[in-house]
Parts: sequence; structure tokens; C-alpha cells
Amino acid sequence: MAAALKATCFLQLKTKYNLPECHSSRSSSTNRSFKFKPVMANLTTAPTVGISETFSRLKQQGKVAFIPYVTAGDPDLPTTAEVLKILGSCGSDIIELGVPYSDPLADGPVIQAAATRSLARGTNFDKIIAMLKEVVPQLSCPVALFSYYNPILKCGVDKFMTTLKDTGIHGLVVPDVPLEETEILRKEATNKNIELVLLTTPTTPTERMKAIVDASEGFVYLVSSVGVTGARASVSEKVQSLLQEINAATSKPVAVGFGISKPEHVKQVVGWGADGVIVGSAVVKILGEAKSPQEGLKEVEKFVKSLQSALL
Ligand SMILES: O=P(O)(O)OC[C@@H](O)[C@@H](O)c1c[nH]c2ccccc12
Repeated sequence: MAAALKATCFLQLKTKYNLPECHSSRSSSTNRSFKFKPVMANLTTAPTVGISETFSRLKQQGKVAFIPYVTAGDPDLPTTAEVLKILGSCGSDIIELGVPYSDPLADGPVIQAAATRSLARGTNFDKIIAMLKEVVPQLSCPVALFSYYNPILKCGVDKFMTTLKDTGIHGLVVPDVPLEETEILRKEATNKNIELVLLTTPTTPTERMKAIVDASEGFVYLVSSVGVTGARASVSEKVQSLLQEINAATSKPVAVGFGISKPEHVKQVVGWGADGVIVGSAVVKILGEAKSPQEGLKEVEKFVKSLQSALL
């Protein structure tokens, strides 16, 4: 029961930290202003293919989605722009891009450190959106933005979703929004054709899991293990039965995340019937430990290709 409570808390904890308004620009000495030439928000710049269509196409091809995650602005936004393009050109099927937050309660030390570095450099939502308006038209795969709930509430749900749509973002993952409070998010997301992905965990009660998968758009995010994000030595065997249970409850695609960091993890999760594999901390760690952004980009490309080889 304690684990279930913890897992429920994991997804339901809301934090009260304040963040600058969605459209305020944080001024700080470490602010590296990111010079983008102003571009008109071209509503037709996004890849025509959204998240659900991506999974449908992959299913027809008998393929599994490779979904990397990176934290925006770590080590800096120009590098994030480059890493998005590299991930896209390396054959990622969907890219999760994290908005750095001051209290990333669901993240382990690697992604927490990335968020801290990014915020210290002055990254904020406006700068991320400015970068994405340049980069998204160059990507061949959809982007799902990853944000904690508080910054969305500060910005205003309608304004936040409108900004995502105008930027050509297809999906949104909000790890700490409780199912009971997804109503407003889902309504605005649907209005703006943004696919709101919900998460289920190993200790989510079956009835609650069914409600989550019913409400989830794009795909269902199966968190492989209770706890926070972070590369693990192995992926819990429990994922196999969880996938069976979820697949019995829905025909929606299910992608597995948490701990996946080696080709053998990818093979295992694919063998258990996942429609997608999500890799975050292992990628973020490479970028965070690289001696230079260029080295980080090179190492990420090598690493991602090694994982993708396990998908073939
Ligand atoms: O880092 P991992 O263990 O590879 O897990 C993916 C994860 O990083 C990404 O999906 C994510 C980043 N922050 C999160 C917070 C909650 C749930 C998921 C996430």
C-alpha cells in the first residue's frame, strides 16, 4: 500500500515553487542572450505527422519508436538546437524536450543537475520557444514538450497550449499532473491539437491505470520502475506483465521509460511488446559530462545509434 501511495504521490505531488511568468524574460548576468532572427510563427512549419500518426506508421512497418529526452538549455540553447537536429537525423521517431524547472521532483540527479545548469544559464520558456521556432521546421519527427505542472499554471493553460501549437509542438507530457486535474489540460490540448501523454506506473491500481490509458493521447507512458528518472543496471521484469495488462486495456501505443540506457535494455523492452522506448538520463549525462558541446554532440550521436541498432 505504501508503494502505491508513494507512486500516487509521485504523480500527484504539486509544488508551490514560483517561476517567472511564461512570457517574462529572466535577466541575469549569466544570461547568454540567444540571438534568433525573428521568424513569423508559421503555423504550417511543424512536421505534418503527429505523435499518434507516427506510432501508426511505425506499427504498419513493424517498428518500435525510439524516443530520446533532453533538457532544453543544457549545456546551452544553441547546443540543444543542434542536438535536436542530430537526434532527428539519427532516426529518432519522437523527441521529448524538457523545460528546466526549479523543483523537478520526478527526476533523478542527472536530469536535476541538467535543469539546474540550464536555469543558471538563464534558460526560460520564451527562449526555448524562440529556439524551437527555428529548429522544429528542420525536424522530420514530432517534438513532445516535457513540463512540470506549475510553470503551465503560471503561464495559463490556454496561453501555454497556444504557444505550443504556434511553435509546431505536437505533444505534451506533464509528469506531476494528477489524473483528476487533467480535465482542463486535456480540453485545451484537444482544442489546439496537442497530444497530452499521461503516465502510469508499476504501482498504479488497475482501475486508475485504465482511466489513465483512456485519457492519454498520442501514447501511454509506462514508467518502468517506481522512483525517479535515472539510468539503471537493468529494467524491471515487471514491465512485461505491465505491458500485457495495459495492452489488454487499450489499443493505444505504449512507450516505456525510466532506466533504459543500454542496447540490451532496448531489446528486452521491445521483446516484451513495447511500442516505444524512451531514453533520457543516459543522453543527458553524456551532454553534461562532455568536455565541450561539440564533443557532447558527437558522443550523443554515437550513443543513440548504439541503442537504435538494438531496435533493428
Ligand atoms: O531518464 P530515464 O531514466 O531514461 O527516463 C526517461 C525520462 O528521463 C524522461 O521521460 C523524463 C524526464 N523527466 C521526467 C520526469 C518524470 C517522468 C519522465 C521523465
